[in-house]
Amino acid sequence: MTSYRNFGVVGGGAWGTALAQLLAADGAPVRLWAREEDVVAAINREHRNPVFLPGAALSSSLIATGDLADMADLDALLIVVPVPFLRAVLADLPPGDAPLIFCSKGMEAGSFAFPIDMARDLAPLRPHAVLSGPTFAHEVAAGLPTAITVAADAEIAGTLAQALARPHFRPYVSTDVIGAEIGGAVKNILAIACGIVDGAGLGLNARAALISRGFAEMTRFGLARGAQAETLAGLAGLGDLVLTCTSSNSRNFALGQGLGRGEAVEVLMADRRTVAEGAFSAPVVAAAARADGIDMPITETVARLVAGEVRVGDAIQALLSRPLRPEGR
Ligand SMILES: NC(=O)C1=CN([C@@H]2O[C@H](COP(=O)(O)OP(=O)(O)OC[C@H]3O[C@@H](n4cnc5c(N)ncnc54)[C@H](O)[C@@H]3O)[C@@H](O)[C@H]2O)C=CC1
Ligand SMILES: O=C(CO)COP(=O)(O)O
Repeated sequence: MTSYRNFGVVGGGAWGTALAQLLAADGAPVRLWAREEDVVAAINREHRNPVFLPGAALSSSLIATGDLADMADLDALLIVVPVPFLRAVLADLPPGDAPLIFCSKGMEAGSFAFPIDMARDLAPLRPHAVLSGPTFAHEVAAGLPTAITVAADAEIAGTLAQALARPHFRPYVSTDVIGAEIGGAVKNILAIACGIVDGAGLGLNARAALISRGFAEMTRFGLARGAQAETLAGLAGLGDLVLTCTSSNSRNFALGQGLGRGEAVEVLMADRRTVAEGAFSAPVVAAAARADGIDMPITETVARLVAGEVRVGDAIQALLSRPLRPEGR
């Protein structure tokens, strides 16, 4: 059985930096590719990432590079690039047979591809895995207790879980790759919806209703695409849904809060260096669900709100006036 010792991390945003720090905290060498020169320089000179993860002190064994060629000859690569930019970065990865572990949460516009689908196209000979769960980057970087799902073929998932586990970081193994991907992508959209409810002052009953009915949407979509119910009810689905629907530390929830307060979507999305993946994924998942004949009214509403097609008050009214129905549908 292979063991993974030398990790590379592709993507120097908050989550890539936190994962790299998790693996480098004990002095193990970790290589991190970041797109921004200022991020590479700050990590190597000051052992900080002031752009995407301010406040976290990074290990000196974490070395940043701006050259993807430096990601060759490592045992495993964590891929932490937002989904809209992922295909282009994957296409530029140096060849190799190290496993790719996908940590991004979203679905690609046009192709309806999840990260693992892109990898099957662009890196078919490498093993693939998904790492997903309720994991705010700043908490992982600070060494706070965290549990996560690692999904892949059983042997790879088990070996990766051993290699990634730390006293405060506990991976749970699954073979349900599609379930882990769907949980992460859909929860981002629902976090925007919950932020809207919070920003509009609609109360905690409404938020709990959205979490439950949103989870019903995630489950319908997931089961239709072959996900397992227990994955969706686990860390990568319900766990992450609860985390990001209840905290303004979530960029998706915070975006929703702005919308709920009546701020214009163009203003909220302008000049961002950080991502709210749900804003990209909402129209994609809504279109995929429509194509599959699956009812996802909350996702559909978020898609229309981020497109600026409907006002918050009208959207909420439309959701509340839908015909009454049995809870199981
Ligand atoms: N921040 C968090 O706590 C967590 C984030 N995630 C997921 O990880 C993924 C990455 O998110 P973060 O690290 O938080 O990002 P971030 O919001 O901190 O930073 C933005 C990232 O996007 C990259 N980027 C921007 N334009 C790009 C382009 N044209 N080409 C390639 N890359 C570009 C930046 O280089 C940077 O790495 C997302 O899918 C997110 O949903 C998953 C778990 C936790
Ligand atoms: O996915 C996350 C935590 O699990 C982070 O959520 P946001 O992208 O909404 O900040």
